[in-house]
Amino acid sequence: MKTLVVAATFPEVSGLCEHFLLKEGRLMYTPNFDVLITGVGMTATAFALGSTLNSSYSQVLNLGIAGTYQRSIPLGTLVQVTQDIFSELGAESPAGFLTIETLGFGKSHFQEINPEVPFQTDLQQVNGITVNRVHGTKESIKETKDRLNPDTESMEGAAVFYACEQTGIPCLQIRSISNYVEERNTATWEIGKSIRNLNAWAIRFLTIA
Ligand SMILES: O=C(O)c1cccc(C(=O)CC[C@H]2O[C@@H](n3cnc4c(=O)[nH]cnc43)[C@H](O)[C@@H]2O)c1
Repeated sequence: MKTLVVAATFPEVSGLCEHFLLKEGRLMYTPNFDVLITGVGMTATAFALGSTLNSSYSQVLNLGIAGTYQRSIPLGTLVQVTQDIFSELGAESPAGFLTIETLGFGKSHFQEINPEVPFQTDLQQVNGITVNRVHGTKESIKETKDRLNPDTESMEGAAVFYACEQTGIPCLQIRSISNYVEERNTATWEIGKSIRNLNAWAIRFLTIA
């Protein structure tokens, strides 16, 4: 069975697509894996996976760049996000943030599911959050650190884990750290390096898998 590679944008997986001679599209096919470009964010990801994910896939590999809250992680480092949270899902109250669990309407915490990794990975395992709004002010970053103490932040990860939990399909999320979560300054982001490192890892994974 095939692996479904899921990325928000084509540039994030352009290196692997070039390596495997895939012409840019929304869904690209090979004999061993397909590549799905969802668009940025949870809604686009949920729609794309809802339309594409089925039991013909043996696992989902979510690839992308991400921000980190941990200054000890150098930009360009690859991490394995093993837990991911819809961090904004809930309600504000004068007493603080109320999670969707507290409200009794569902869950916000999701995990990777039994991924098949075809080689020994020494990637650091981290806890991620998934956001609609990239954090970019001291106040919101402090509130998020105090509440959840996450390692990383993306705009899709928890939505991928959600779809895989719903379908019972194993999944793995590998992110390459492009930036620190800090007051917004995209001049300090290392997008090129993070994407190169991500694609080199993915080519090895998909060649051996
Ligand atoms: O500007 C570019 O060249 C460029 C090339 C490829 C991708 C991008 C993106 O901005 C992709 C958006 C993607 O990045 C994730 N991301 C990265 N850092 C963060 C963050 O600090 N907080 C939340 N999300 C982040 C996210 O998953 C987006 O899908 C630009």
